Amino acid sequence: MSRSINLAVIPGDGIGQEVVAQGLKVLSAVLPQDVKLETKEFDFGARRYHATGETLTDADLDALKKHDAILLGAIGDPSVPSGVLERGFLLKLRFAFDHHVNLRPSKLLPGVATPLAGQPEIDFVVVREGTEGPYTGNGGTIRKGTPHEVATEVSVNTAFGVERVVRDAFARAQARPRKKLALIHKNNVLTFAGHLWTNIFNKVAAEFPEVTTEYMHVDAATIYLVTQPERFDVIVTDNLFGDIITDLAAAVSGGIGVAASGNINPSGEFPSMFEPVHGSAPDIAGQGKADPSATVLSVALLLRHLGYDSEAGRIEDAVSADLAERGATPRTTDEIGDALAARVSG
Ligand SMILES: NC(=O)c1ccc[n+]([C@@H]2O[C@H](COP(=O)([O-])OP(=O)(O)OC[C@H]3O[C@@H](n4cnc5c(N)ncnc54)[C@H](O)[C@@H]3O)[C@@H](O)[C@H]2O)c1
Ligand SMILES: CC(C)[C@H](C(=O)O)[C@@H](O)C(=O)O
Ligand SMILES: [Mg+2]
Repeated sequence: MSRSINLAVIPGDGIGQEVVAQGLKVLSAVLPQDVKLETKEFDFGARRYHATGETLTDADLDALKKHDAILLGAIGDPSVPSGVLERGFLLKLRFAFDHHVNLRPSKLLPGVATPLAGQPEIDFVVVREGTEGPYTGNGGTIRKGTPHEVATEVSVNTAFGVERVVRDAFARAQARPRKKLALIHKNNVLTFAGHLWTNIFNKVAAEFPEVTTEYMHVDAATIYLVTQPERFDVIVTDNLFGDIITDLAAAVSGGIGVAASGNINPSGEFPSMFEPVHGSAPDIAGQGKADPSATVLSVALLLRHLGYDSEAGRIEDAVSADLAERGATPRTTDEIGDALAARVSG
């Protein structure tokens, strides 16, 4: 039976262009010959915005919808006001395609440098809610530009939205050997949203008696992510806390250059989108300094999502071996991509 992957590719801005090229290189190298890979590139990001003033139109969404999955590099550029592409493209797309499970695994691979003492066993996954919280754009400004300006940014938490992501996290915890799940929030201060999350978490916990649960305030969680990262197995949290703790999680488990993510639409109604956790890194763009490993690992998540488990495993093994053998001599983005492609095809 011949198989095919119809992939939408969005290199985006800055290092997004550089790392996506490596992701595609490794994807082509790992796929067996009977899998037909079709890619369509989209020019979203700063280029499109400057040329047309558009970030993401309804016609774009229709075009993206026709694909099995989306691979994104990163968007965001100093030439575009902050928020225009982040809201107008990235969040619009995550919301339109109902990417409510934002999956961000963290694993400290053997031989990989960490700023933490020793080589702690870090292997956890953050299930970040992806469509609600303070990200919905529910707010506004009055008396703008005056000394009495007031700005609000309301966090939206629906029982429906919280329960579906909490259930997803419990199911993931149940399927992992340690079967542990931590809810991270701030229910001592954000009592309305926090109690909604806690009550739903406790209700669903009753259906998963094998899963050991704990609750942690987000400020304390930043301590434990540094001092005891091995205590975590699965974490579920809201959109903003998840954004912040996954950059921290990346920093302690090999760096932002190796942190992968998937924006999942579990029902499959819309294509899921896979992207590195990092951004467009304007400070190093165009210099061949970006580590493409995060994008390559995001390709592995993409393949696993589409049912290509053994190919995903080969990519993960290749990245792991490459990182373990990484010497002191820096390599370019392209060189790392070539080395990974050689490993998965060898
Ligand atoms: N998913 C996305 O598209 C996404 C994610 C985060 C930030 N952004 C956007 O990217 C722009 C820059 O944001 P930022 O500077 O806050 O975050 P960033 O993640 O782009 O960069 C933070 C730091 O990490 C380094 N870094 C990032 N990726 C790296 C890689 N692959 N290899 C080596 N070093 C790497 C950068 O050089 C920088 O020092 C902003 O416009 C922001 O909104 C986009
Ligand atoms: C660019 C921004 C909208 C985005 C987020 O906050 O989700 C980014 O930081 C991420 O982590 O993917
Ligand atoms: Mg982020």
